[in-house]
Amino acid sequence: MLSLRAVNQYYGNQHTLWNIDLDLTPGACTSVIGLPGMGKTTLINCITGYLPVESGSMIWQEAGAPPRDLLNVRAEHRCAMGMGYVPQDRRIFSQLTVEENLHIAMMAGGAARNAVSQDIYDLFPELYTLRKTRGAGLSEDNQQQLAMARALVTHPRLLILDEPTRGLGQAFVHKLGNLIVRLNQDFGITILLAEQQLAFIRRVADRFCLLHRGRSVAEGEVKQLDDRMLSHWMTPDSAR
Ligand SMILES: Nc1ncnc2c1ncn2[C@@H]1O[C@H](COP(=O)(O)OP(=O)(O)OP(=O)(O)O)[C@@H](O)[C@H]1O
Repeated sequence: MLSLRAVNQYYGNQHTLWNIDLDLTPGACTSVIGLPGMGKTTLINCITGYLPVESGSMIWQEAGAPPRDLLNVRAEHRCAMGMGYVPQDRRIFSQLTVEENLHIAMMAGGAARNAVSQDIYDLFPELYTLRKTRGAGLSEDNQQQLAMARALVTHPRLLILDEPTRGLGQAFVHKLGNLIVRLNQDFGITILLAEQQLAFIRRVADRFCLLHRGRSVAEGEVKQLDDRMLSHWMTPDSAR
């Protein structure tokens, strides 16, 4: 679905991503993992188009359509191509209601200002109850649900989640894990997840790409993530 080759990114003169290769298999859930500050969000922002890439390629490929290099596609058009994005800070409109937040996302994705589909409220029943509540009045858990619902109203084929568990309690993290597995396995949505919580990664993801100081240092199936690799790359004391 998406293949990155030799992607390099700079903040000013700080070289942050170094020759990143990444392949997202259609239908799989792939997790970008790594300690804080290793480049997960930067990589996600390059894929969504919110950060410019210095060099490399990002080829978007879907069955029956010619491949496209995403570097030629503006961020706002990547959504219309089938990419949904849930940023780490959620970015919901705090003064607008749940329903208004969802309408804006639908219109930004090119849809008419129709009612929010019942499918969305079936996935997020609390949001139906809260549909007239402003974003500012939502709990952290419900803000996360709204950010996910907003990404799903445009029917993405690739859903990108940047540390969705951050700041959430364990009960909601469990529920979130169930939802991501359902979106991936029952709805067939390909998922890219930046995450640090290993238990969560093991529960929801099939594949991983491990970043260390902006370099991809290991990749493979999540079941190959063993203690040796984790203590080498995922404990701050051993970070080299
Ligand atoms: N806007 C920015 N300007 C300059 N440097 C930045 C900027 N954003 C991030 N960085 C730096 O880029 C590197 C990678 O940061 P990034 O946020 O991508 O890491 P991360 O793995 O997502 O971390 P976290 O888990 O804390 O979100 C870090 O050294 C960070 O300080």
